[in-house]
Amino acid sequence: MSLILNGCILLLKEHHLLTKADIVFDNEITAVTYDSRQVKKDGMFFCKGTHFEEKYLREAQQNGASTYVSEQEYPDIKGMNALIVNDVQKAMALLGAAFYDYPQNQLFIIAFTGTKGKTTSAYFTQGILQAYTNKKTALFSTIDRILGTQPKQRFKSSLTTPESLDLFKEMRQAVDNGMTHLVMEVSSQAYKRNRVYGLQYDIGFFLNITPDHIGPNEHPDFADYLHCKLQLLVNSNICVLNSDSDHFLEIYQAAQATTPANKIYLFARQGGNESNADFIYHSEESTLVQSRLNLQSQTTKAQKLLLDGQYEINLAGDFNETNAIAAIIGAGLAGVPYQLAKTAITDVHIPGRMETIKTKKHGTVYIDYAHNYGSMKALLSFLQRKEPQSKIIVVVGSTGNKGVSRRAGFGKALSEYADEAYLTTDDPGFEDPQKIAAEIDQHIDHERVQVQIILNRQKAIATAIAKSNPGDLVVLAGKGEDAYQKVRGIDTPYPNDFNVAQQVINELE
Ligand SMILES: CC(=O)N[C@H]1[C@@H](OP(=O)(O)OP(=O)(O)OC[C@H]2O[C@@H](n3ccc(=O)[nH]c3=O)[C@H](O)[C@@H]2O)O[C@H](CO)[C@@H](O)[C@@H]1O[C@H](C)C(=O)N[C@@H](C)C(=O)N[C@H](CCC(=O)O)C(=O)O
Ligand SMILES: Nc1ncnc2c1ncn2[C@@H]1O[C@H](COP(=O)(O)OP(=O)(O)OP(=O)(O)O)[C@@H](O)[C@H]1O
Repeated sequence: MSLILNGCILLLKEHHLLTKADIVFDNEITAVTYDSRQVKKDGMFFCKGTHFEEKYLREAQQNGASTYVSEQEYPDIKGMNALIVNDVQKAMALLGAAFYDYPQNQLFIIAFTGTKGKTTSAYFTQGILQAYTNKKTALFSTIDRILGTQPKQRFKSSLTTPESLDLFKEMRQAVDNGMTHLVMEVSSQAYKRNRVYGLQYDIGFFLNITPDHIGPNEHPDFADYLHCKLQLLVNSNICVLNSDSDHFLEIYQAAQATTPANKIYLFARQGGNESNADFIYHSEESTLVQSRLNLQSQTTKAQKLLLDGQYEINLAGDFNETNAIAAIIGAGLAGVPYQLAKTAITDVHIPGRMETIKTKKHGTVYIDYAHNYGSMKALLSFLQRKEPQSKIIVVVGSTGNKGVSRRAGFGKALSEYADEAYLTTDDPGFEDPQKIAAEIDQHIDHERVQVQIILNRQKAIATAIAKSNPGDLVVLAGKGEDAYQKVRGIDTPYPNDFNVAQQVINELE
């Protein structure tokens, strides 16, 4: 992989990004990075980030970088080529794609955005496509990256959508590993930070939107959050929209602005926003562990996909039916026939999403990643509808330094649906978990919900399970299968909620 300096200049000029080029020597670029510690000889170094310091550029030069790309000049740095640009994140995405030789052109890419359901839908889709492509489908999800069939080609993710250089590098690796398809999640931050600038998807899904990720380090307001998410549609050849989403008209208009009508597909739940829907689905039977659903096409273009019929998923929750339908439509648009989709989707398991542990002498335990008002409401209202007589006991905490509005949201959802709540710790970052728990508590209606604060998460889980009785539903929310707690900038190992619950139950029973 390499880049020619003149080629970089032309590319940046084409996109109106270059404000100045200071070339001291011409050379071939044989590495690209935004981290001074990773620089290689003849590398290109991108100066970016809120905490960037000039000393990183010096270190990059010492480590062999020949060229830097930056929004500002560093006159004290001599002997390096400087490409000064008006947006370093956009420049990084463009040059990254070029450096890795546009791997996206060799992949059929299905992308998901939405406040909730991205990971679940992406896993369902990848599961079906793995069967269809004979295991040649890569996955970029919040949980992990799958770049090939070997165990070493699968690893944990640190971001939902990685920095552009990492994104294109991983796409290149996936292509080199023989992958033909890619299913990926696209976060709103990915657009805010131009991590996916210039990337076009074969199919783009908009699942839903509710207020989230609004705060000092994320989006200033909901309008900005929605705007960033809508960019996915502008960059998709085919757009698939959940008609039941809040703000549907704005979402539909964004799709229509750049995509012809014959390439926009709408799906809706029966009884939901059915007008103009290409597909309507309904639940035939659902329990606390699985669902049987039915999909029917309504328009000629939908009929052509031949997806109509019954499907079964081994995952509870009406919201997961929606995610499954999205995946089935995505797979159908990629060419997967009905029977294969039907068989493959039943086998998909999604770590930390509605995992269930039955006990003999206590309640049934649910481990789920719900960590904002929308998802907590979706989860708890589903459980309440299914088991209206059962007591709902929830163990939950809220993250520090981000998603501050979630605290009020948890208080609200608990007041609406829970009988007992154990407020605990969840990735406190640099904040005091006691203070976070107290903030959630402020929003709880104590007339309705019994609340206890137990900051040690393992102890909170143990207490909730031990005090529960058969018939109760014990929800361990927010962390899914996360194997760490983010504390003061350090990923502190944590056995994960599932393992903690299993051990508690083994000891109790
Ligand atoms: C807000 C945001 O996008 N932040 C990301 C971004 O940080 P940044 O560009 O501001 O960089 P920084 O941390 O200030 O560091 C400055 C720069 O100095 C460089 N450096 C640093 C030290 C050194 O010795 N040498 C050196 O060169 C670093 O490589 C970096 O390029 O680039 C970093 C990697 O370079 C990311 O780790 C960081 O993600 C933060 C940690 C994060 O958690 N972001 C969340 C909000 C996020 O993006 N979440 C979404 C999901 C949420 C959603 O749905 O929207 C996601 O896609 O994961
Ligand atoms: N379609 C949906 N609508 C509402 N809530 C959902 C939906 N799908 C999943 N959830 C809830 O949200 C939680 C997270 O789901 P998932 O990981 O699939 O979403 P995500 O969009 O990837 O979330 P995040 O951006 O937080 O990583 C689930 O554990 C479940 O409680």
